[in-house]
Amino acid sequence: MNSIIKLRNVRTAFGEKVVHESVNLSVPEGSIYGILGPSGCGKTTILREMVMLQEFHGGEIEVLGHNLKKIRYKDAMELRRSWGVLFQYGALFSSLNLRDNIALPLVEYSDLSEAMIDEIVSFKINIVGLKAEDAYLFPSQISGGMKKKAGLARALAMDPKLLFLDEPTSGLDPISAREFDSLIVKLRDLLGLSIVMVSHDLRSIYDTLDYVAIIDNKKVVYEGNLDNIFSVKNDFIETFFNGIKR
Ligand SMILES: Nc1ncnc2c1ncn2[C@@H]1O[C@H](COP(=O)(O)OP(=O)(O)OP(=O)(O)O)[C@@H](O)[C@H]1O
Repeated sequence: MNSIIKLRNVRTAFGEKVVHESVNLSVPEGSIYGILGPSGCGKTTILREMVMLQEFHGGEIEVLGHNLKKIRYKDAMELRRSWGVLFQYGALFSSLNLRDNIALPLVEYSDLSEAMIDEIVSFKINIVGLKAEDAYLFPSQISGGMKKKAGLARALAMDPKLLFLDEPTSGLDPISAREFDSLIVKLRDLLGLSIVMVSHDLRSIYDTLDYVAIIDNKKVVYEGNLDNIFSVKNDFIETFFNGIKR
């Protein structure tokens, strides 16, 4: 299986504090891949390292065939456009309506005509399950679930191959959370995406993920599918999954 992301012996430290000693993982193309682990183990940090928002201090990270330590500036700019990101606090701009929020990456990174941008935005609004008329609403006028969908539409604006989601269902009520999970799986199938996701939501983990990496004690203690997680003895796994198999 082709790996779209590979981490080898990644080390991360903030001053004296070592967060990752040696993280190894590899994300198969076309999969929905979860990064799990106790609070503070460095899940968001790993995600930020993958999208070049956070420096790492040892080892190698390869994304879509590019080694992030050696990448040239021009290739890095290009690479940044080939993924979409929906981070936990990646809020929409409150002064822009949904149409303009979703259009933002296209306005910034492409020289497409206004009419073409309108067409792309309408398509993205539609695939995330928002209504055409929602385009003219402002973030303060919509629900949490709609905000997540709009954030997702913006992350998909540039037709990425790869999508990064940090706690996508946090703050959503259970119905909206399950709706968002189905949307993620549907979009992966429809658009052939690879998705890397940090999550604490057990239902979401079971309903969406193909593979997981569990980070604990500064390294990956388990990588594989969810059916075999109890093959390793680990306190986080015992407590978090509460002995319950899928
Ligand atoms: N910029 C930074 N400067 C200093 N320390 C940081 C920085 N970013 C993260 N950390 C520390 O690194 C550790 C890992 O943080 P991170 O947010 O990646 O964890 P997490 O596993 O995503 O946590 P949670 O599940 O609670 O969201 C934490 O102890 C955090 O305080």
